[in-house]
Order: sequence, then structure tokens, then C-alpha cells
Amino acid sequence: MTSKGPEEEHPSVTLFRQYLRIRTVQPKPDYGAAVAFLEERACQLGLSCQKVEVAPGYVVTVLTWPGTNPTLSSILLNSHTDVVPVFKEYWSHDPFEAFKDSEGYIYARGAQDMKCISIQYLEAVRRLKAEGHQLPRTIHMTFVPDEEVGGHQGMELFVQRPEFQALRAGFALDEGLANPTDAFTVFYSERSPWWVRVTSTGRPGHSSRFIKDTAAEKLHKVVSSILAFREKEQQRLQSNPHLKEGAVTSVNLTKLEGGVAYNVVPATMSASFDFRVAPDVDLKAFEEQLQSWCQAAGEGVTFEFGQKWTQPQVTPTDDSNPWWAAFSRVCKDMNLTLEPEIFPAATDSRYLRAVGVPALGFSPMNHTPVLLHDHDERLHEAVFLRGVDIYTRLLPALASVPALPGES
Ligand SMILES: CSCC[C@H](NC=O)C(=O)O
Ligand SMILES: [Zn+2]
Ligand SMILES: [Zn+2]
Repeated sequence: MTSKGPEEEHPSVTLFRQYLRIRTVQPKPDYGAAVAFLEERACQLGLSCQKVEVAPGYVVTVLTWPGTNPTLSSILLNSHTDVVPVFKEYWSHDPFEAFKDSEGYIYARGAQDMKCISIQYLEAVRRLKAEGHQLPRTIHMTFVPDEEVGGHQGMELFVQRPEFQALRAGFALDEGLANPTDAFTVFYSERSPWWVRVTSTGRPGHSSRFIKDTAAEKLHKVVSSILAFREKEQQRLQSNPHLKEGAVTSVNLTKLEGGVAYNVVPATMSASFDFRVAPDVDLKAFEEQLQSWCQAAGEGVTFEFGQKWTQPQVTPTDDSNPWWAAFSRVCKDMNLTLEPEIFPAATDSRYLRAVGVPALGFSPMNHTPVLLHDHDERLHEAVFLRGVDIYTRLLPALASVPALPGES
């Protein structure tokens, strides 16, 4: 499908731009407006709409297209409704206007992450229904809040609820990343976020003196150990062309705190690190490593966690996994090249995989630079529309996967 002139914009693009204008921006997202928009879509599509308030003000909206065989597990199409904040002054266009330039690029926060996917799911279902398809498996579209700040008031709570159990999800699709080449990236696992704050305590005093055992001196040792580890992982990535970013552990020093005055040696200082731990790492051994870096720095150096994910799971990408077989077959039939990878950051897929639902992270955006969380986040309307085509092929295949062992 090609892009059209402004006078005859494709209705799916118009809908996408409407959704982009809803300000679901952290830290104060207008979730009410998003839920109202989704309820209206459910109404237009003739789908049931369930609202599950997982925490006060945090609603998971579920639109359901029932399958013809209710004994089979369902397909869950997940997307988050919130978007990250913007630095407006760095944008070429208002990030909440969904401006479309003369070439067809749509500029907006959420254009890639991930309001495009939400609308692509809805439009693929709309098309399939209009064409009279009836699929064996039920399709549930879940629209969740709070992903951008960790999903703690969203998917993390939702997967523990009876309403989630009742969906009987057998397989899920969630977000991935754009790919600047002709290929499409698909994510079968993700790294575990470990946010670690190291606090160092030491002897205070007048800073004109050579005070021994200061908090800064010990913190410096830990920082050096961790940054040396960072260097080692980066080298490992750079020296092996078979390794992708998600396959090694990354870390960044993201905060330094402490001190009161130039001439007072502080008794305490801290450093915060964002580790993204590769899924094949022995987490117990990794925590012991953190412990030993702190111990080696001296007395009074401790650490605490801001986030600590300990259940990394891998969704198999071979034909032993019937979901993968169906997914990759469609891509092959459509001549799409897939690049399977480990997601470098965190998505709500981790909560789904952790409760036993195999999940793939897939954002059908090729020939598109990765602009999520960036200035001038944008997506070409033709790429967006091609994504609708792709889901229109994927959904019947996934929802027609024959009964698995245990399903009748
Ligand atoms: C670790 S919770 C934060 C989740 C966030 N997800 C998207 O960017 C991330 O930083 O990966
Ligand atoms: Zn996202
Ligand atoms: Zn994001």
C-alpha cells in the first residue's frame, strides 16, 4: 500500500494520528482519554471491551475478537498506552500534533513506541472482520498503562489477576524496535534490568587534610571496577560480529550523589548504575560479583536495588515452537527477512514470559531509524500501512495454529 496525498489520507493513518494526539505522556499520562478512544474503537469494530483497574487510576483495556474454537488458548496482542516525555525545544514539530510532512513522515511521541502497533493491531482486526474471516483462536488486544516506568502499575499486576487467567493466553506479541535496513528485528528474550545504588560511607573531616578511608575514595574503587567490567563487555561485543547488543551485559553510571560543601569531606556518597544483564548470565554469581566489588573497596560499602528482574525467559525461535513456526512462515511467505535478537532494554514481555506465555517483540518498521525515546520520533505512513498488512497476514496464521498438546 502506498501513501496518498493529504486530500485522501488512508483512514488507518488518520486514526493513528488521532491516537498520537492523546497526551499519555509520563509522568502524568491522560489515561482516561486513551481508554475512551479504545472504547470507541471497540464499539466501531463490534468487539467487547473489558476494563480492568489494576491499581487506582490504572486501567488495562482488553478488546476481544472471539475465535470459533473456545477450547483453544488465545493470542494476546499487547501494547502500552503511555509514552515517554519530550524535550519540545529539540523537535521540528509539536510532538503531540502528529504532523505529517510532505514526504509522509509522521512526527509524534509514540509514533514508534508504540502507538503505531496499537493502531496496526486494531486496523488488522478491522480488515479481517470486514473480509468475513472467522479465526479458530480468540484474539485479545490488551492496552496497558505504565510500561515506560517499569509496568509495576500495569502488566506486572495484570498478569496476577483472574481477568488475565481468564484470557487463557497461549502466545503474545508485544513491541520490538525499528530496523534501518530492509530486515525486521524480532525479539525472543530481553536483558534483565538491575538498577543498583552503591552507598559508600567513610571518615569525614576538613577537606584540607589527607583524610584516610573516605567515602569518595571507596566509591571511586567500586566505580572503577564496574566501569572496567563495562569496558570488558563492550570489547566482547565489538570483537565478535555474531554478538548483538542484547547478548552482552551493559552498564551505565547514571547518578552520583553526596557532599555538602567544598571543604567538608562527606561521610556518605552514592553511585547509581543501570545494569542490563544478558539472559544467559548466572544471576546468583552476578550478585556475588557486585558484592565482591563492594567488599574489595573497603568497609562500609553497600548496595541496594531499585529494580531487580530475576526471571529472564527465552521464547524458542525454532520449529519446536509452533508459534514461531507460524510467525516465521508468514514472514517467509511475505519475503520479509527476520533478525532474531535479545531486546536490549525492558518491555512488558518479561512479565508475560515469566508467567509462561511465550512472547515475541515485534514492531514491523523496516527502513526506519530507531527513534524511540528520541527527539523527532517519526514513522513514514507507508511503513505504518505496510505494518497493518503484515499483521493482517500474521493474525490468521497465529490464530489458526492447531491445538497444542493439552488443548483439545
Ligand atoms: C526497568 S523498568 C523500565 C522499563 C523501560 N522500558 C522502556 O524503555 C526501560 O528502561 O527499559
Ligand atoms: Zn515501548
Ligand atoms: Zn519506551
